[in-house]
Amino acid sequence: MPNHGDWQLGTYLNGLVGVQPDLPMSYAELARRAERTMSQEMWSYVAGGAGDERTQDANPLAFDAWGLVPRMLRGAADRDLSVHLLGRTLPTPLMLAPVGVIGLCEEDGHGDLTTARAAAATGVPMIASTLTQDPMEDVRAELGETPGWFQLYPPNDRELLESLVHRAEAAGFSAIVVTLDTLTLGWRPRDLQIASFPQLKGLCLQNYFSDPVFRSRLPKPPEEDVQAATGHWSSIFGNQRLTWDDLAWIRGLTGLPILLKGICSADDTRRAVDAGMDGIYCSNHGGRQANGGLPALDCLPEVVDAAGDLPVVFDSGVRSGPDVVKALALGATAVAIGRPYAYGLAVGGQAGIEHVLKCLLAEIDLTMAIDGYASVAELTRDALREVRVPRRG
Ligand SMILES: Cc1cc2nc3c(=O)[nH]c(=O)nc-3n(C[C@H](O)[C@H](O)[C@H](O)COP(=O)(O)O)c2cc1C
Ligand SMILES: O=C(O)C(=O)c1ccccc1
Repeated sequence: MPNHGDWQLGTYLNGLVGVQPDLPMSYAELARRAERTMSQEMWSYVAGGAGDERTQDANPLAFDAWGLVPRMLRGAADRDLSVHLLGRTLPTPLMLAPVGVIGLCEEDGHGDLTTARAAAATGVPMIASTLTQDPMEDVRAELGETPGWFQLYPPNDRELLESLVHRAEAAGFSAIVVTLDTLTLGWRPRDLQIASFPQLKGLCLQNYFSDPVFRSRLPKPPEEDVQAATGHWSSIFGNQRLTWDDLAWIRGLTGLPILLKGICSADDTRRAVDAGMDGIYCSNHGGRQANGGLPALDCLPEVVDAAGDLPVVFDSGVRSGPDVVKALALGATAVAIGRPYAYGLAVGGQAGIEHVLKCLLAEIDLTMAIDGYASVAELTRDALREVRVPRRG
């Protein structure tokens, strides 16, 4: 079996005949090119975060507080990156986090379908957002054999919520991720400055506009009055009065596994376990929702400890292979990325997403090769030490 890092040699060999890669080889270059490619509105929305973005910026920096312990001569010539999650073996620990406007990160507006095709091509599962440009059924159809999860923003209309969950089940999604950190929209100065919020233009609302319950609430179908339909959406999206009792009700709606996204504390993890959830998704929404919070990585160990046997998916600030390796060593079962693949899509379409995944996997693989960890199972907390030398500014 080839290792994920093997292809880097080919890149150097191409250089011997004067060929350099078209696509960015680092996250910094990826972000630079995405900014050049995307409209001002899309760049602001995707790259921006809450407040002065200190929590967003702290997410990737938090990985610097941990260093991997390099181990020599441990027989790590063949690396196994597979992980077990909700009864399946996944080829790699990576997942594509739900990104609500991913549809618009591609010029033709069908970025959700393109993302699903990239997931199908790589076997990296996609977590499809509630906020897609194409209905969930069409997104799921592009995934083929690759698992897809449906991310639910629980609307404050129970019948609609039920309809969305049942559609996800019927479409073939294999888990539901209920996001709890966006029951209202965070304070986002970048978007506020240019007074831009894509959903209010009726964008990325296809799961609602195609829903029979949503449609039944409107005097005219969305095709005839998109403004009224969008207005209705904004009245049902926020759900700040959601409680743990509502989660018990959601639990009863479906036999699919349910994960709760946005969990960052041991107490909430225990509540999720008690509520019969099947997994925890530790995330601070990439720092887009509340500023002033802990970096998500700092929350991961306590969440893992409280989760017991439940799997823990992690995201927020993952930018490199070593970041993934560290999150796994801290106990994450799988690790998701948000902005990196959104930028990959903007820069290079399906090939751009696949390239981002390929680079991350190569770097994960080579880090494990050099540091002597042959499998994800070998990545435990013993593989990490706290870094004592602070970074130079
Ligand atoms: C543009 C954008 C839109 C997002 N939309 C959603 C969404 O619809 N549902 C959700 O649960 N999380 C959403 N997220 C949060 C991601 O799922 C994920 O938590 C976050 O992007 C991870 O951080 P990272 O971007 O630093 O990798 C969104 C993130 C971005 C960047
Ligand atoms: O932009 C986001 O991160 C997001 O998930 C969202 C979606 C709808 C309303 C507010 C935030």
